[in-house]
Amino acid sequence: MSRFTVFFGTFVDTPTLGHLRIRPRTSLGVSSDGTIRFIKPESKNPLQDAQDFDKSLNSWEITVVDTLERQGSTFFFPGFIDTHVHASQYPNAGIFGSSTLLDWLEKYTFPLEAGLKDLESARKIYDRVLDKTLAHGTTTASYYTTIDADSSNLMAEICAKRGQRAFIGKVCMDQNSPEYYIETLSECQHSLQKVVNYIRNDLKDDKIKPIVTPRFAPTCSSDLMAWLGKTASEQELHIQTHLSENKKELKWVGELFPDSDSYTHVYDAHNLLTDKTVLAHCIHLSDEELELIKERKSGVSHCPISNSSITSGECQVRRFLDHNIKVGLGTDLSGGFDVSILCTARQALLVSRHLAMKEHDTERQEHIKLSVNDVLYLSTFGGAEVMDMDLQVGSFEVGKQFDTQLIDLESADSRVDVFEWQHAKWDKEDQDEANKGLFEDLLAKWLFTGDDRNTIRVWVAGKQVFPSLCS
Ligand SMILES: Nc1nc2[nH]cnc2c(=O)[nH]1
Ligand SMILES: [Zn+2]
Repeated sequence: MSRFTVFFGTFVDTPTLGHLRIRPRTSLGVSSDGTIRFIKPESKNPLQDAQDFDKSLNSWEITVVDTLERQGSTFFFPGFIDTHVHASQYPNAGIFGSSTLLDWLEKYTFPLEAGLKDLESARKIYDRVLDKTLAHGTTTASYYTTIDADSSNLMAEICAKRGQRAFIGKVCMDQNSPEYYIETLSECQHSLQKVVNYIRNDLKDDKIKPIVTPRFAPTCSSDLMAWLGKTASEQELHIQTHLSENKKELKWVGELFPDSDSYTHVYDAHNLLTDKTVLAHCIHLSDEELELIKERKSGVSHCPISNSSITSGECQVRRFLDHNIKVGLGTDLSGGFDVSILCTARQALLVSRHLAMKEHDTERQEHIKLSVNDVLYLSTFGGAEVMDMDLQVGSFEVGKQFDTQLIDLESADSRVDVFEWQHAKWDKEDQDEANKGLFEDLLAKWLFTGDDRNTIRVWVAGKQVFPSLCS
């Protein structure tokens, strides 16, 4: 059992919006608790670097993961963060017909979620979600499960076993829901507490956290939302919900809560907007609502595949970023059809271009467009900020956790074709600037033409989670 691991090769991350940081010929040391202990550029000998860092380490206690030979098109990248994903809806990925939010919920979603009360079905679905998300490089996910506590606890157990960092959101809803899929206020209070207690007192895995999950305002009574806001504050819990996704939904919220100034104000009145709140969609918001979100330091989960599929609209991501509001990406299975955050990032870029095409002023047009670097930021560091975890994950820094994917653009079955002249030639130090340009192009090739076949290994907290090492 090694006490220390050194990763050697090219490290790419996006510590600030719009900028790629590329560090070739670098060694990065990780202790057995998954913490990055040193990052050494221009390394000649990674094993020696580890022993220089900690003189008590013997060579047999150190594992070296050396990717230098394939450095032309191979690199370490921070694990993806999916800030909004309904694990329970995975079987319906791709199945949405021509529905929009409210009829989609009635027709496809509630019946599927209700069925996960059966633990055998839940296990099959949740196991598959972990297979797929880990293989696609997702190292942290903020999950919605169902209203059922036992199967939500099962999901927490599966995430812990498979090693993913996860938020487990037992869904809360006590009104305007079908009679086969609803809880009373007291049932909901009891089942949420059961999940929180299980995760905190029985599972005891720091990487797994409960998250308070009022489904959305229409299905939550004022009493329920008030209790959830109070519980989140007293028990220091994250919160996630949906906000302003669809125009009919918006109108309905106006009718249900006529005394509130806006949809966002409904959540605020129940103390649900905090610096640990994740708001999915946020498509149809006024400037006042943006200001309120900013003031409360809540984050936005942009779910472009879902927004296009169930025709909800286009989230104005640049408007949030200009307001210094935190933005991450969400797959929103199964409003969204793809488990991949890489694919979601690609769609985020395209949706921003659709928004730009509606703009007449060319300078504004350019500003609205998200770049490759922007969407890679949203998929990692942006997501970490939204989950209030940017001190722990999202980029490569000493003191952070090693949550990482190893990308090989020329893996055995890769879709990406890299031609000889497109390789970065990192062995020639005097060509680093030109190589950085080449590498930016490789990152763009990965974003637009890559997929899970390029994600060849994944680690969470320094532990390999894909390919799985457990039988
Ligand atoms: N996309 C999406 N929006 C919702 N609003 C309320 N519930 C849901 C859901 O399951 N998915
Ligand atoms: Zn959703």
